[in-house]
Amino acid sequence: MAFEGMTEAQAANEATTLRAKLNKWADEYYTYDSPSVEDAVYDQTYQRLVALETQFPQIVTTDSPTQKVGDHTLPGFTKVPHEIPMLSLGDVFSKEELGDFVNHLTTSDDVPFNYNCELKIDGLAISLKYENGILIQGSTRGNGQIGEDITRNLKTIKSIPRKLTRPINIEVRGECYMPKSSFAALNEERQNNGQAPFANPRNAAAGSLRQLDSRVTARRKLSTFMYNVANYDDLQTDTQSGLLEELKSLGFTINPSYQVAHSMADIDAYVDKYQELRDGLAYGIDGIVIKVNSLPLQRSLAATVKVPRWAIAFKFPPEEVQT
Ligand SMILES: NC(=O)c1cc2c(N)ncc(C(N)=O)c2s1
Repeated sequence: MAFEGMTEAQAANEATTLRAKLNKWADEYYTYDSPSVEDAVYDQTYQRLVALETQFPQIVTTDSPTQKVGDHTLPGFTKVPHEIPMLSLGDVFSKEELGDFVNHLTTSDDVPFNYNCELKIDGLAISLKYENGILIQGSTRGNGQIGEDITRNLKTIKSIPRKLTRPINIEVRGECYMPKSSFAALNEERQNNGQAPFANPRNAAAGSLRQLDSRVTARRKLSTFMYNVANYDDLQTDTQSGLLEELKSLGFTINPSYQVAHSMADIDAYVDKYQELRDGLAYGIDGIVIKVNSLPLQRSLAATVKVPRWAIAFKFPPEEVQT
């Protein structure tokens, strides 16, 4: 980016503004783990300052973020491409819409009425890659195609096995969340330290996972429920419900509240049950996920560009905030 016609004074002026922004954002990121801007904004601003200082070397100051060679790392993590995209889910907000989705699928695609109902955990989607049963990489969903490598941080979470009970190659997807009790304790500690509290457990989990210092992550008492696999090759089961049991036998933590449904009445009863039990759960949920139970059928139904055809999320209204 050339700075045609810009005087040195103007360059120095803009550089001062950019430095102040970068220092503030880095402080938010490293000290309060609650950055107010996306990494991309930080990166672009940083690159503009580098370009300004390159074109006007005389405006460089010793305290400029560009001069912190070595201990200066841009906030951000190595990018990880998801060979199999981490899709989001289609949402419905009423039992009528839910019935339409399920009945349309069952009639038009000749899908037997056999669905697995699972709780929709209010956390951060993660992907875990294992080779010969050893955890080699953990990443965030990112934009679904490209995530961030947070392996170091995920290794501090007790519910994530470092080594599986079978030496298989597998990539597993699930949710990392902060239990409600850990969230309350963390916010109390932050308020005692004069730090801004996290708005909700989901933000707290995200902020804790995106720490460059894994020791901070380790203190945050995060947990996980795993629920999908990105490759089916090594599995001994051909149903979603069987998959959850298989993941459990491999050493993963799964959410035990899943239930196979053989009718709309079963699905509606499950939705009602967990709408009732929601406030009393130890973790946040924001709905229910209803999936075709047959894995081969899931594969043949596959996905549209953004969401799977074989699953839907029934969303609950936002939980009342306990003040
Ligand atoms: N975006 C997605 O595909 C999903 C998101 C979630 C979530 N937040 N919690 C549970 C499940 C599940 N049990 O499948 C899924 S699936």
